[in-house]
Parts: sequence; C-alpha cells; structure tokens
Amino acid sequence: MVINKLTLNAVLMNVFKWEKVIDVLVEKSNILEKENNMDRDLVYVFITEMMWSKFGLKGNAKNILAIKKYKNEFLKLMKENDLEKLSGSKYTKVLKPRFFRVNTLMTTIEEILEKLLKLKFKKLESPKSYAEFLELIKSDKFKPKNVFVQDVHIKELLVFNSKVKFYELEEYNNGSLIVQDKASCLAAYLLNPEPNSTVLDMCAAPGMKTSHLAAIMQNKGKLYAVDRCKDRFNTMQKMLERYMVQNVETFNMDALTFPYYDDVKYILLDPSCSGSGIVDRVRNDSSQQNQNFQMRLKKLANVHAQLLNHALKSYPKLERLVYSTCSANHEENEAVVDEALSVNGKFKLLDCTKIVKGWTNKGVPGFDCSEMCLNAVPSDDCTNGFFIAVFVRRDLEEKVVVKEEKNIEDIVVKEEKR
Ligand SMILES: C[S@@+](CC[C@H](N)C(=O)[O-])C[C@H]1O[C@@H](n2cnc3c(N)ncnc32)[C@H](O)[C@@H]1O
Repeated sequence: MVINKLTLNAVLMNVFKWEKVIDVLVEKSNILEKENNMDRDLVYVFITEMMWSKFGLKGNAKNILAIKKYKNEFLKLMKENDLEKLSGSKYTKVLKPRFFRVNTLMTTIEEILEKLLKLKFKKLESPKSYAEFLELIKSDKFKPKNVFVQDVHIKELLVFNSKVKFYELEEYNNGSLIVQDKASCLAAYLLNPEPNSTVLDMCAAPGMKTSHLAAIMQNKGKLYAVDRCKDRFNTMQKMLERYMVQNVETFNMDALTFPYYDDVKYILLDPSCSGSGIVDRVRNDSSQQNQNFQMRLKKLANVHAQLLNHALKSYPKLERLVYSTCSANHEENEAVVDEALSVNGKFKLLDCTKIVKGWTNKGVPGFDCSEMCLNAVPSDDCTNGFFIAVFVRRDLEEKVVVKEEKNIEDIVVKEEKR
C-alpha cells in the first residue's frame, strides 16, 4: 500500500483522538488475548480505520479480517457504555450552534428577521442573561430546525441549530448573512472602534474580523487591513468587496513593516496560531505532548510576542488593542500577554468578562493576566475555543471605563425601547 506522510499523520491523529475509546473496546472485548499474534499498535490503527474513517478498513489480509469480525461487538459496546463521550476533551465533539452575523453594511437586522419569519423560522424570546441564553441553546427548545435566537451580547448575531444551512438563501449568497463563530465576533466587539476612527487590523486575512470592524465603524473612518500571505490577502480583497466594506485600505506586507503609524487608535492583533481551540480539529492530550507540537507552540508564541510588543511600542496614539487567538494553549495566550505587559508599562488590561456580561471563563489560572482575559470554552460557551485580552493605555483607562459603561447603558435603553 502506498501511503504518504500526510495520510499517515491523519490516520495517527485519528487514533489519538479515539484512543480512550479503543482502550475500553480492547479491554472489554479481550481482542489482544484472543488474537494473540497481533501487534497492539496495529490493532489500534485497524480499529480506528474500521470504526471512524471515511472509507472503512480495506483489505483481506488475515489480520484485517480478524479485526473486522469485531465490528458489531464494538458497536454494541460503544452504545452500552456511552463511549463516544470519551473521544475528546472539551474541545472536541461539541455540538456547536451555527452563528450567522447580519452584515449591517448590506442590510439591517430587521430586514433579516422579516425574511426569516417569511421562511417560517421562529424567533425564540431573547433571554436576559448569558446563563439563561446558554441554557436555552443547550435545551430541547433549541432542537427544532426552524428556531433561532438573537445573541445576548452581539445583537447582529443570530444563533441557529447546528443543522441549519442557508446555501439556497439569497442573503447568505450575496454576503448579507455571514457565517462567523461567536467567539471570533467577540474580538471586534471588544475592540469597539467608533465610526471615523483609525483602526489597524495587523493580521487580517481572510477578513472576517475586518468586515465586522467595518460594520461597527459603519464604513466610516479608516481601516487598514494588513496580511503578509499573498493568497490569503487576495481572498480577503474579494471578501471585503463582496461584503461591501468601503472604508478599508489593504496592504500585502508584514505587519512589522507597516508604515502608517500616526493616527492609529485601535489595533486588532489576531495572529496565525496553532488553532488548537477549533472544535473538530483533532486535539487531545497525546498529540499535545508531541515534541513537534511543543516546538511549534514555542515558535508561534515568539512571533505573537514580537507582533504584540511592536504594536504596543510603535503607535503613539494607540488607545486600545485586542489580542486574540483561536488557541487553547496558554503558551500562545496568557504567557504572551504577561510578557507584553511586563515590558510595556504604559498599557494595562481591561477586564473582558465585565464587558461581555455574564461570561465566566477567564484566562487559565496562574498568570498575572488570568482574571482580566476571556477564554471561550466549547463545552461551556458553545463556540470555538478562543482567547482574548484587551490592552488599554493606562492614562486613558478611566475614559475607557466610562465609555464601556455608557455603551452598556445605551444597549439597555435600546432594548427597553423595543
Ligand atoms: C488567524 S489568521 C487571521 C484571521 C483574520 N483575523 C480573520 O478574522 O479573518 C492570521 C493571519 O495572520 C497573517 N500573518 C501572520 N503573521 C503576519 C505578519 N507578521 N504580518 C502580517 N500578517 C501576518 C497570516 O498570513 C494569516 O492570514
């Protein structure tokens, strides 16, 4: 059999993912004792291929046929012992809802709500608190395919059952409705630039957060979107055009060499990370301990720190910076933030979970910044794993807190008027 490195890697990652389940199947079925000439590792690979690979376990070799005999027994054991839940951590096998962000540069929330009602969707009453919101989207009330609810924090975000797909819907196809996980939307929500300000998105492609920033700025002011990767940059340009972002200037370059410093008041830094927070990407303890992964983490963390330090030092009018990753590893998150704070005394952190009311998952304990950061945890928050820290210039802190409180008051007033 010809097998390339990538295929082999995918097979092994799948074995790691299901390892705990296979441990139980092997033990309960006594397969190793019964098939006493077989190598344990090979048995794990064969079981994974037979039970969970797209194409099943192929071939008629003696040891393959021996494993195939156990399929029904394994299925029964899985069911009886509810083994699926062992297959991952809080980052895998989580049934996330589907989040659609209304692109307010092309339409309004009201127009989309009207369209959805015409399509026989039923809007559930928006809960008052985040805890009630989570309870609702995890409950049976949220099971039917035709129900949805408006997000409790980000008003332009509509939350649907995981089975809902809008491939046929005009608004989805023309860019008025954008699929974007809530955790990813929180970055622009927390940066919260006012219209007419100057904003720099340092690692912008493919432009999801850039387009959200433009929507928050109502297409007014200046939005610099920088990315060094040519292909991703090209995709971003197409996407921003499609989403009718008009206040953006795009730059295909390294953010460390971006030349326009003077007016930048807000920065979003969302660098390339390990992606270990993304639900469905294979992630488990065995793969995390892998030496290559640890080395990769170290390299990524160094790059993050370099970009973050550069941003905090180089922009004289910078008031606020959001640092975000879709990593679940503290090396890329809290450790980078602590280091940046230790050498950038002019900045401090805002308490993210005070702004995102009711959010309970903070940074992992053990770091100076832990209490001020926000972690999105798939099994709790029903989003991808995500990390956010908000830096503010120290002497502006009071002004910023007043602004936050005012924003929250405005939201409450708007809600009451409805
Ligand atoms: C996580 S992705 C950004 C996703 C984007 N913020 C969004 O919401 O669509 C990270 C991006 O950073 C870019 N990048 C990494 N290092 C960079 C650097 N030094 N300068 C500019 N772009 C960089 C990568 O090319 C990649 O497109």
